[in-house]
Amino acid sequence: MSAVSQLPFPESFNMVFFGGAGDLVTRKLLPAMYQCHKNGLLVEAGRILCVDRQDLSEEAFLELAHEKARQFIPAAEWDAAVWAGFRQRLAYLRIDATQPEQYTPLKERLKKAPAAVTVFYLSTAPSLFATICAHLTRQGLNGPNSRVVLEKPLGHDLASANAITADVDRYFHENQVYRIDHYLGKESVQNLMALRFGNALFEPLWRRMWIRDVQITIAEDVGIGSRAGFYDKTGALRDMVQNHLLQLLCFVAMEPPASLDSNAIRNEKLKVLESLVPFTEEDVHQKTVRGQYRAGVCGGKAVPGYLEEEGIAPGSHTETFVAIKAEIANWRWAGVPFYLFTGKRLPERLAEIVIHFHDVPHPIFPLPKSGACAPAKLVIRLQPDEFIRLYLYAKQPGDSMELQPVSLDLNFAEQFKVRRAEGGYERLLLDAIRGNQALFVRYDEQEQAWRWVEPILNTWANDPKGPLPYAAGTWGPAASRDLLKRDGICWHEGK
Ligand SMILES: NC(=O)C1=CN([C@@H]2O[C@H](COP(=O)(O)OP(=O)(O)OC[C@H]3O[C@@H](n4cnc5c(N)ncnc54)[C@H](OP(=O)(O)O)[C@@H]3O)[C@@H](O)[C@H]2O)C=CC1
Ligand SMILES: O=C1O[C@H](COP(=O)(O)O)[C@@H](O)[C@H](O)[C@H]1O
Repeated sequence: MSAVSQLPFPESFNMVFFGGAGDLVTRKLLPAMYQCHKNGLLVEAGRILCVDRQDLSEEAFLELAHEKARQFIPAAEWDAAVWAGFRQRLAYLRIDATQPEQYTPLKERLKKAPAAVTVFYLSTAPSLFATICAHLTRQGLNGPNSRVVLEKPLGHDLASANAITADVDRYFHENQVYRIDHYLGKESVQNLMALRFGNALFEPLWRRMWIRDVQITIAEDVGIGSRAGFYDKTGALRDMVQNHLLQLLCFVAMEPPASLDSNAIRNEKLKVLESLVPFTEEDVHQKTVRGQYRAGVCGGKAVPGYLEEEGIAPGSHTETFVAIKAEIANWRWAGVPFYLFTGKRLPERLAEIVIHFHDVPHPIFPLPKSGACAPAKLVIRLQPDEFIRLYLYAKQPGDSMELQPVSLDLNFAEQFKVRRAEGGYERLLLDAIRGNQALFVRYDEQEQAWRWVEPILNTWANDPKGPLPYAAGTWGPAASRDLLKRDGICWHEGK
């Protein structure tokens, strides 16, 4: 079952990647388009034009794209003959996006190959969004069959996010604007919708009476890679919480939408964001923990601390780890803590949502000593593997009545023997071409998410103490576990 309605695929499309010779396009987006091509999901009349200011001939660009594709497409998925076919769709155009006259060749190129739909994917710094949209408009390229995809970061705070919205809105209608959050393209996120709204079983349990707490974790073992300049100005709260973690929270907490229509889904997510309890300065001190990694061992390798990474400002207070206790003030969720965790240089790459159910009101069986952690839980694993696992108690075989936790497993790779798209971009690129906005973020969701994180940003900015240190390869500062311990709760798996 698909989580969103399938709109028909247009008979032809042009996908124009601005920043087309950059890291994101060559490492993720072109490989994702290759997978769509390989799996027969693109119409024949579908062209991909990469636009960038880098001085590359078409041949040199195609060589770069090929080299990156070999590097980033898993070997089992690589097929030289398929690439040769895919290559026919690709073209390169050198444009400095700030120069209005340089859009004329773009217009001509698009005129030569008219398509039912043209998607302009802005994989550039957001400071270029308004300029690009303005120049596209001047060339008459913002018509009703054009769409614009905006890459993150969509702002640095509420004011800058609103400024981007207002700028883009001058040239493109909201129904042409696709704000990407690649987590929404991940199969497991859509499966969460299927689980909740395709089965009657969970709905009566999905509320404060039965759910004790929710823990949402996005852990990364990698550091900041080559993105020091970006990351040091951004930090984990802006990079991961304002978007990915809050979006996952919305999918867990939202009310059933009336249909799979884009706005029906986004209306419900917005209500969740609006119901998040705002943080006072005192709350920030009590309910958030920020950390920064120090040198340590990650994946068996000694790695430097954040402050030793190339390009990081001396003494930087940028956080690489965040833990937050959030609460939703509505009838379904009042009093249920939602713990959000994310960090870089943690022991493993892991993204999952864990729903803990309450203990039975009156235990009659001798339970194993599980401390404060109720083992009745539903685990929705997003990556690296994908599954939904329900942990319950069962009687241990033998002549006692001792109970042990057991699990009911839904392993998607085993259940569905078809290829599962990795990463999230494939689905979102196809949806942008189809015109399905359900898995893209609407301006008001984004605004509300910024409104909620802003007091945290401001309080941290004014706090001279800075983030707590944690050794790379560990699960972040111990204080993050104390956030839960105070509520008599353990982090899932006792990490
Ligand atoms: N890389 C990633 O994993 C992710 C990136 N993003 C976001 O996506 C966007 C792109 O990121 P990324 O690909 O890493 O960045 P890159 O710097 O690798 O790519 C951007 C490309 O745009 C080009 N460019 C810059 N200015 C202009 C201009 N005026 N006209 C035409 N081309 C221009 C750059 O050229 P030059 O090199 O000459 O500057 C570069 O080739 C950023 O906003 C980033 O935050 C979001 C999620 C993940
Ligand atoms: O948006 C971002 O996401 C990645 C993590 O994405 P994943 O799909 O690999 O889990 C993160 O590394 C990056 O810092 C952030 O900008």
